Amino acid sequence: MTIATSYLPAEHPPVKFGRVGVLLVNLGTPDGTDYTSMRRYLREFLTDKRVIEWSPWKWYPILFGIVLNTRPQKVGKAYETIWNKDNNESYLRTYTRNQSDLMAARLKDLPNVKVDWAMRYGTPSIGSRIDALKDEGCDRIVLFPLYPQYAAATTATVNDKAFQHLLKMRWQPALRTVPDYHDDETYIEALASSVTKRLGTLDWEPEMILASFHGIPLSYSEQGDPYYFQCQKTGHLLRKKLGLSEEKFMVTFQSRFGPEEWLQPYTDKTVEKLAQDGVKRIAVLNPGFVSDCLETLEEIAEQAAHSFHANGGEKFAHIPCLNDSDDGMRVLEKVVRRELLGWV
Ligand SMILES: C=CC1=C(C)c2cc3[nH]c(cc4nc(cc5[nH]c(cc1n2)c(C)c5CCC(=O)O)C(CCC(=O)O)=C4C)c(C)c3C=C
Ligand SMILES: [Fe+2]
Ligand SMILES: [Fe+2]
Repeated sequence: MTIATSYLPAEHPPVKFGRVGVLLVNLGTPDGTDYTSMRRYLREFLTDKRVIEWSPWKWYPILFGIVLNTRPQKVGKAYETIWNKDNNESYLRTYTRNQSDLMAARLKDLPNVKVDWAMRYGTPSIGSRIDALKDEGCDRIVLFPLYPQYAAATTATVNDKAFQHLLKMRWQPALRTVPDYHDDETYIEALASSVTKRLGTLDWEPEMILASFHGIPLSYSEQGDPYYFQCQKTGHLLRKKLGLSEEKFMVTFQSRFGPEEWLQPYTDKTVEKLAQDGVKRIAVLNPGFVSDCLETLEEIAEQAAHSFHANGGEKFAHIPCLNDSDDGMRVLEKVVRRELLGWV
């Protein structure tokens, strides 16, 4: 909306205002699987103090001396196995862009709302998309970190980054940050239906379903991060919705990084142990991930499946994330419409 108001001098450039932006933000992803792209991405990620809370004096020699010299090759290879070759990008990027397009279509009844997407690490950056929304006349922005459970390492760092950008702006947009939705009924229903749908495609029934969440160091939780309890509550509500007993459903934590103790039980150890204990059929879902990504497609659908089979397990099913499915979009739309209240 471009409005040249009568009280501006005639030579003043037109001022755009009166729109509301919705900015969907996910974690990020490298631009390619090569060493340079991987290193750039990991460097930005692993120098974030919300992610690695160690003092830079202790962490940087390890990061720059060891991690950034070895991990880019190793993780680059893992990304290659799950790269979306059609678009030459990671699936996290494909799904996030699709979610933004589908959200825009779902909000068609609100012509003043503009939907966009960004990544916390890599591109498109949060700052560049806030600027783009502002240029389109959005003087109010709903900032939606795409994490159903709150963690400082994910939600807070998205908010920090957006506010850091606002620090540099003379005419800031109003910013509303979207809270977690770990116990939202539509979210739990969508998860349950994703389980039912996937299991319906199998000719076997799992003896155990694992709800595997990304972990965080135990010390973050002990310092007051609500993440662990929110994951437990999501798991509990999902188990109830599926009508499963405690013997058939577990909450576990994956993607450990570094030497510290992380939230337990660990997904990899649990998968191994279940197989060793004679469990033959399991299914794993990742309720904390809005979109499939390296951590779900490679770490679970490839690595965990391999480890289950190697330890005597017979059937392993990965249940996809909600991604850009109708059920998944219904959840995101519900949250966005709630946060738009009073602004549209
Ligand atoms: C101490 C390190 C890390 C913390 C804490 C952490 C928390 C955390 N991460 C996600 C979601 C994702 N993480 C992803 C990849 C990833 N995570 C870490 C480290 C920590 N994450 C690293 C180093 C990486 C990169 C891959 C690797 O080197 O192993 C991804 C996938 C991105 C993709 O492009 O596919 C997601 C998503 C959550 C939800 C979370 C805390 C709750
Ligand atoms: Fe992570
Ligand atoms: Fe991982």
